[in-house]
Amino acid sequence: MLNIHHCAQAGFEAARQLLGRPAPHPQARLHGHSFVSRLRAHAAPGWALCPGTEVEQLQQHLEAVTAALDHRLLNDCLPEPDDAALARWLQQRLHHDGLQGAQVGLQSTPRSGCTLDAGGGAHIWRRYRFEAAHQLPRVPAGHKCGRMHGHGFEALLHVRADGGEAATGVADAIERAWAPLQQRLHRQCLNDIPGLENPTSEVLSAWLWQQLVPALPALSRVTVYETASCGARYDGQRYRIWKDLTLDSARRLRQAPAEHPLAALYGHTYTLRLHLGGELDAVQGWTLDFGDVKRLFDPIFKALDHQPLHELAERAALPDCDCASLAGWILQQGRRELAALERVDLYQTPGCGAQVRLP
Ligand SMILES: Nc1nc2c(c(=O)[nH]1)N=C([C@H](O)[C@H](O)COP(=O)(O)OP(=O)(O)OP(=O)(O)O)CN2
Repeated sequence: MLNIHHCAQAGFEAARQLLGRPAPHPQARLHGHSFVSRLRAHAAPGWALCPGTEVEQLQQHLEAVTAALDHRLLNDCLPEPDDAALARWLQQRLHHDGLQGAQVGLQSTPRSGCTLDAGGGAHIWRRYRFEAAHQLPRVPAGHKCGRMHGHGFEALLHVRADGGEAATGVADAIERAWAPLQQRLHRQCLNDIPGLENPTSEVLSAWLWQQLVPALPALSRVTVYETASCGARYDGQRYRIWKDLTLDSARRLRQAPAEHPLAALYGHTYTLRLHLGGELDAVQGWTLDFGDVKRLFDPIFKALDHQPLHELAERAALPDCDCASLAGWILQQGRRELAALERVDLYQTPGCGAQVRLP
């Protein structure tokens, strides 16, 4: 039995003033953001009016709740509307019978936000970018990553904020902890930094963890984006890598009644994210080469990309071609070639789709 979550996201434009911030902190002034709210939950069978439309209904539910914050002064809704308080405000209102294990996220800028975990704990996050060169010295001869090259790397840091400390205090602690690392990493060659002689994404995520955890003991994970489509995450114990692929495909929901808009033939540019877990290869310093993930997955990719997905669903005897059904199929098929594949996300529009993982 696979573990399925449906996902939705919605944006809202709003102003706020964080009065707990001492002046002249810029957030103490009245300012505004294009916020993004995210909801992930398992929609129990029967929750959606029509099976296969869970994602659309989850999005409608999120948009309806979020609308109360749109084009508003958030201080009229909450005394101190920081990211964690807003996420909790949303979580209370998003509760709905039939939605199980709901998790809420709130992004205030593309570089900052808060995620509430399944237990309700708040994780404050910050995202940083550094431009750096590297080469992977242990790859087989001829591998493109053996050549000196570079990336606009991004590091996403999550820190638990459950110790009674204000979310803004945690955010400040992350900023202080990151500042010296930005100096060490930006416009540098990673191979020259002690501990990064073999700077794979996995090694870099664990190195960052070790550098940060003394100042941030509540660090919960470090995620390194090597490119926009691949990276690695380390949580102090486990590594996980991911590779994103884009599918341009058509669909028609077979279970939707004939008059339902989703019964029509239309299409999406889907984002497919493959997550693989496992130990590091002692020589290469990676779990599995991103390039090998793409190569081994290619036959399944070809069955999905530029295809009518409802026909694939029919051949595969799936209930329908909704994101959850397809992601489950992809996970099962993918594990034949990629034994370490442990989770598949399929988004039909940004942030809206399904995540399916092994139990
Ligand atoms: N598990 C890992 N695999 C690879 C790593 C790594 O750190 N961990 N690094 C590399 C190379 O550095 C390479 O530059 C990045 O990988 P690549 O697959 O080329 O990423 P792209 O997004 O550029 O791939 P597309 O071909 O555009 O899909 C290789 N593997």
